Amino acid sequence: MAEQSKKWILMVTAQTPTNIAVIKYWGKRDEKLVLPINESISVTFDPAHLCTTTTVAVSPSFQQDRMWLNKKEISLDGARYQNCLREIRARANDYEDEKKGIKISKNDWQNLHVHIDSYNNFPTAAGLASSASGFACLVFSLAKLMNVQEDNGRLSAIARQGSGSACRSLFGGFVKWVMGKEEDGSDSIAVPLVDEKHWDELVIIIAVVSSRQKETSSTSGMRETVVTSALIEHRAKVLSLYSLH
Ligand SMILES: Nc1ncnc2c1ncn2[C@@H]1O[C@H](COP(=O)(O)OP(=O)(O)OP(=O)(O)O)[C@@H](O)[C@H]1O
Ligand SMILES: C[C@@](O)(CCOP(=O)(O)OP(=O)(O)O)CC(=O)O
Repeated sequence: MAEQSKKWILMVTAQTPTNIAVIKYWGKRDEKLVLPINESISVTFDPAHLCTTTTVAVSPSFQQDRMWLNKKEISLDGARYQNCLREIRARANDYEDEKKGIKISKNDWQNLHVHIDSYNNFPTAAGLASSASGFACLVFSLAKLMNVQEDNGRLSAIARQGSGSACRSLFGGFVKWVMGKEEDGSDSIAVPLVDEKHWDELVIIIAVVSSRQKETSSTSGMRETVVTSALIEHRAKVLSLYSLH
């Protein structure tokens, strides 16, 4: 790759819908790996409505990883973005486009930088699960760009490290996020229950009462609940008594 011209740019665009939980995830047993204290079930929206569109690009001329969210540059320094980038890069494969003269070998991905441009067609950080479609789309588009060969279940375990609810946006229809037992979180993944055709008449009406950013993020809200609520442990226990399927 080193001897190639620095002029090429490789780009992938993906679109991912958000999801709404019918049995909600609330509380983590591991903050770093984003592992939940209860299983959850959600419905994924029609991608024609609430969704994130993300374009990821790579070029030898890029000096650093950069990201724009809704046209404003944001920092990628946060652990959640770094975890997703690291996990996808670790699974990257060789890529070649002879016509364009692009040849990237597996190890090159560690030194190539990406530019990410993401847009939510609905209010961000306002309670409509922008982190779900946002991180699912980020992981999916990076995986396509870097020729990652893993299925959506495995990708969901990476999206989960961006935001828990994001793992469920890798599938359509009704989706379960399995708690998992492994310490490294590798089995805490999303599994499709029934596809989007299962309940054809289902219509979800979303009334946006405010587009303002929430004062309490889900992350800090659930952290506070785990520390202060006398009932949260009971909720998780009761949910664990039922096999959610
Ligand atoms: N398209 C995107 N790509 C990457 N990250 C995003 C994207 N959209 C949102 N995010 C991240 O998710 C954060 C918002 O998550 P947060 O959980 O606070 O709100 P929400 O997901 O919109 O609402 P809720 O979790 O209550 O449904 C943003 O501050 C940003 O860090
Ligand atoms: C109420 C919820 O929507 C909370 C979603 O929380 P997030 O997935 O946004 O939280 P983090 O994992 O900390 O990023 C319930 C749900 O989607 O199951």
